[in-house]
Amino acid sequence: MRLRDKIDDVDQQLLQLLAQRLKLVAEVGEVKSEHGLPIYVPSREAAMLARRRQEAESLGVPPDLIEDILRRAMRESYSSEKDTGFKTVNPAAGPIVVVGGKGQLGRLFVQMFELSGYEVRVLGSQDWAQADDILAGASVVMVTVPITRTVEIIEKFSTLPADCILCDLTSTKSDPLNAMLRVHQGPVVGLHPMFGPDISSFAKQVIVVCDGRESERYQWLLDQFALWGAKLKSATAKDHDEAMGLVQAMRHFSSFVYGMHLKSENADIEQLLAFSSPIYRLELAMVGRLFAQDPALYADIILSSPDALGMFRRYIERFSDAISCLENNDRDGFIHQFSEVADWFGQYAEQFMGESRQMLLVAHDRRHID
Ligand SMILES: O=C(O)C(=O)C[C@]1(C(=O)O)C=C[C@@H](O)C=C1
Repeated sequence: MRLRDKIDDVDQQLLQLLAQRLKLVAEVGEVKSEHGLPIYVPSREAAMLARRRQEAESLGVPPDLIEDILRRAMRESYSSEKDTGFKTVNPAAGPIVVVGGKGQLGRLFVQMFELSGYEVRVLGSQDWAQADDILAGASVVMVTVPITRTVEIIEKFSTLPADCILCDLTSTKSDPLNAMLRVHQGPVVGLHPMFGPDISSFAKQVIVVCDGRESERYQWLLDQFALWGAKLKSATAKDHDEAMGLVQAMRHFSSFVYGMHLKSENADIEQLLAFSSPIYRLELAMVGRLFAQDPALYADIILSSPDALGMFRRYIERFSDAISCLENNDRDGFIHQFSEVADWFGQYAEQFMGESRQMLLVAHDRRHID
């Protein structure tokens, strides 16, 4: 048999094994949804990966190879186990009303609640005439509407029953949370999913939780998210909003300006890509992906971030300082600044080096060069 035929044969066996794995995982999915077990089990993953790595080593297989394969396989597990549905944490709950449930993120939550056995009703922008019917008996009202309209829409919910949970998914938390506490006397919680609507599963995705009132009465909702695999991170609305200034507003704004700059310089993207190192390609992808999305969403995220303007101005000052360094041909000054920032990053600098190396390897695998 020629060598390539033998390789084909081995790859086909691999495929058979993967098919077997997927089948077993589907069975695990059934068991989990029946018994209400979480989709993501980090302890099992860590133990399994450690054993497979050891076994790989003794077979002369690079341990990273089996880890890559298994992590990729587990990504399939998360989405396959999701499709089998989830246990209903609170079977006594009345309908869940998703306000803005026709938007992308809204649709995702609608799907997840339905997969978890709840009756879900959508209150879209055209449905306000029937709002009373839609809201009748609601156990949860989840507001997921454009950021600029969130408070005004929350204010429409001043007559909810006292045991109904009022929550929102807005990417700023202080204003919506205050509005919810003002209009509703019952349980209130502010939520911010730290992911976009295009995820295939909630496994390992973070949801920030800002307590409003009566946490014991909305706990079941958080338990439901945890079953989906989400990691819940509690924060005050103030801490959340401050962190978001850097995590979101600054990130998006600097990508926006970078994009503007490339455009104004008349950069030739084909050529940039042809000359790009892997990290540059990744950076271009990070910037470019912003412009594949809804401009209004980003305008609103940036504009609604408290103190963003001040931060952007400070950023410009740092740019100017760094430019002065160059103007003065101050090589030592540049190196000094660099070292200070490196000290500030501390051990994270090494960690990020490792993480980005992994990402670049994956990005590189996907590359096709004729
Ligand atoms: O063992 C489980 O609990 C599974 O759901 C299977 C599996 C896997 O694919 O191996 C998937 C997700 C878990 O985080 C751990 C392992």
